[in-house]
Amino acid sequence: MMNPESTLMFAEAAEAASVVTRQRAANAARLAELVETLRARPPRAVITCARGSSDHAATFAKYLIETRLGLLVSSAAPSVASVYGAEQRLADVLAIAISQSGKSPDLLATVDAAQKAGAQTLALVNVADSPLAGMVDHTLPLHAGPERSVAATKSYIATLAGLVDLVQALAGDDELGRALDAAPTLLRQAWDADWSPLVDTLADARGLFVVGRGLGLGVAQEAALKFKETCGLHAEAFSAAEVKHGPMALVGPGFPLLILRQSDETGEGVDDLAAEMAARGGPVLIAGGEAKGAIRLPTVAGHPVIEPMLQIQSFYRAVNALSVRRGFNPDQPPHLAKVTETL
Ligand SMILES: N[C@@H]1[C@@H](O)[C@H](O)[C@@H](COP(=O)(O)O)O[C@@H]1O
Repeated sequence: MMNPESTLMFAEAAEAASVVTRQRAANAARLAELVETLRARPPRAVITCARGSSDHAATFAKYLIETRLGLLVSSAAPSVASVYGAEQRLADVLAIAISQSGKSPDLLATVDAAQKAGAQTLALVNVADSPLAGMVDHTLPLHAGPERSVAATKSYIATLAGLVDLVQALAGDDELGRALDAAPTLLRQAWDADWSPLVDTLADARGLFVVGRGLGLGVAQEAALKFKETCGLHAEAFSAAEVKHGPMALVGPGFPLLILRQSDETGEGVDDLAAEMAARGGPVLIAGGEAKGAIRLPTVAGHPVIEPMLQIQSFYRAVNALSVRRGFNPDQPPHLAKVTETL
């Protein structure tokens, strides 16, 4: 069996804390300028344009922006522009495109259509000289450095950090700003958290649900994607409420659940779900909470907006190890390339 610490995924995920530090310093002036522009021309709504892990960061953006800035956020389906060629009315809308590579044709088509429809455009993108960066009104570079493992890790965390930075600056929320200041230190601690119970529990699993709520839903989606990409393990993400509307019929002995809980208003309901699911007899892994009968994964406490980022950092290390344990190479998922171009 290969050494899990020898993978690119491991090395890249381990860099997340320094990426966040680098990004904040490098983007400070740009961010101040962007905030000034957006204050002068405040958007009435936001659309997000993204695929894969970046789309899961967009889910986080939705909850963050809706709860902190009171703006409606909608996920743009690229086919509306790239396949249907439909025209929309997007005056006074801010379109936020999120991408590691900045070159998937459908993403570019969506941003182009949004621009023509009157939207202001902002890209959170890692490749600074990408076509996406070249076409938008504003760019917040992710500064994650080259990411070569097919599975995105540090670029995902960099995106969450960039979104928090944007929102704290727009909202003038100093508490959130301080929470982000603390993130690199906490990310290092999160990287050292022992999530081996996850690896042991899921070594032979056939499928699972990953559950989060609110600000934690985006990382639940991201975790589910990583199980599929790197571990050959089917996983679906649900909100702790949504899972009750049908999907939980599958939960029972032999059907594990991973629950990612942050310490905010959603916590109590997530705890209740965890206890109810554990009572069904299937293994329930919980991060950020405790429930009778559930297996607790150690977490680093932080501001609830930062906790999802910390949990996904602990998760990345564990899922890399799980991939190897299940006989995969996490850097080379079957049938996948680093940059997926769809229309
Ligand atoms: N967030 C949503 C995705 O969940 C959805 O899969 C996609 C469909 O896009 P398309 O219609 O281009 O396939 O739209 C958005 O990105």
